[in-house]
Amino acid sequence: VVGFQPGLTKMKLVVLVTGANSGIGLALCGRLLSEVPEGLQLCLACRNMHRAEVARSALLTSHPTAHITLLQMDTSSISSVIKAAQEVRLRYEHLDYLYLNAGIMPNPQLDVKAFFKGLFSSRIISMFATGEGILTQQDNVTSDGLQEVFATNLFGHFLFARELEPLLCHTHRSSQLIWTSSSNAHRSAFDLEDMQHRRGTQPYSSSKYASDLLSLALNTRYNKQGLYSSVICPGFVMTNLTYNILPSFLWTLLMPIFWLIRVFTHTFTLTPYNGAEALFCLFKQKPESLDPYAKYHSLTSGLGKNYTEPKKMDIDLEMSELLYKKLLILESHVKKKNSL
Ligand SMILES: NC(=O)C1=CN([C@@H]2O[C@H](COP(=O)(O)OP(=O)(O)OC[C@H]3O[C@@H](n4cnc5c(N)ncnc54)[C@H](OP(=O)(O)O)[C@@H]3O)[C@@H](O)[C@H]2O)C=CC1
Ligand SMILES: CC(C)CCC[C@@H](C)[C@H]1CC[C@H]2C3=C(CC[C@]12C)[C@@]1(C)CCC(=O)[C@@H](C)[C@@H]1CC3
Repeated sequence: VVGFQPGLTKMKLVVLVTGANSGIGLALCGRLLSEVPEGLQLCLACRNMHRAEVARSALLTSHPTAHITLLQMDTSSISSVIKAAQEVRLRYEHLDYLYLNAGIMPNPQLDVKAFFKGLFSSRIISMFATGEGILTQQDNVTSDGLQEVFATNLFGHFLFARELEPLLCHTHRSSQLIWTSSSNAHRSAFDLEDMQHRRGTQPYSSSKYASDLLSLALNTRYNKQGLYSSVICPGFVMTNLTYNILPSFLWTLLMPIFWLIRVFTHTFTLTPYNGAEALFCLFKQKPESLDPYAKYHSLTSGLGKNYTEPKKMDIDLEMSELLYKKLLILESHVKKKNSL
């Protein structure tokens, strides 16, 4: 196990970040290490171990005394998630922060007609802030027979957190689950009867809306056991996930316009560092003080000042409970199928 030192977990805050080898996840790790250079046991949970090694080396270059371990996990694969959770249970007695950040938006298509229509409508600001109605994706099916976006962004994380229950639930000490959701999460893209989004063209939005609902259900279930869940939106950030949407020369050309747009909507955080603001902010908050119905947004002003703002989500308790029950059924189904 790279960088693993038994005994260390007793004194330090244990933080695990999924999707930590690039973008917002990696930026968060850097920010956490700058805040608590010595007091952190940081675990980077990544699908691609080569990229994970590169990320670890980069973090160690800027924070030479940091304790950073790696964990192989593909959130879209049931067996990989179960195996990773087993490994975490062996390594740690307790987890203080679990950042559920890994995510995909495969084969994104920009609806150019809808985009230009939106440009000349009253929806222009919200279109730039949320991307609502202008992006579609083409989903795939995993070897477990699940929709890939649902499995990667939501279900793998749900299963992982459930498997780590003994490390997250303690009456004398609180733990936090922090989901990287999105302002692209829309109720209209989500259907309880099709929670994996097999039929639609917005699996990304659906998966993020499901994570908002799930976070609420987790709070209902687990707050008494000292586990708190919250969701954040990093804003629009230039990362591998968004580079895919347009050809790279177009992004370069658009950059000055994006800086300008930031004057009108602070949601254009643009850099992973800025996008990680809300994730970082929640690290410093008492979880009991957080609003389970709010999404915490990373925002960057026209002058480049970062801040976090909570906004009420369009979710309700009844729907969150129904989703939770469906996820439990799917969990027992996939475990049975994998003979677990
Ligand atoms: N960029 C943006 O504008 C926004 C991003 N977000 C969310 O932020 C989160 C981070 O994305 P971002 O930093 O932008 O994009 P990146 O593509 O840079 O990061 C995504 C991370 O998720 C990992 N990942 C993807 N699929 C899997 C998988 N099956 N198993 C394990 N890890 C996986 C990637 O690892 P690998 O190297 O193996 O691919 C990578 O580390 C995502 O949840 C995304 O939805 C939300 C709103 C806006
Ligand atoms: C071709 C045009 C001149 C410029 C097109 C710009 C769009 C591609 C972007 C404008 C708003 C962006 C946006 C996202 C993707 C790219 C845009 C649609 C997201 C949907 C990316 C993923 C998220 O989670 C959202 C928070 C982003 C919202 C804004």
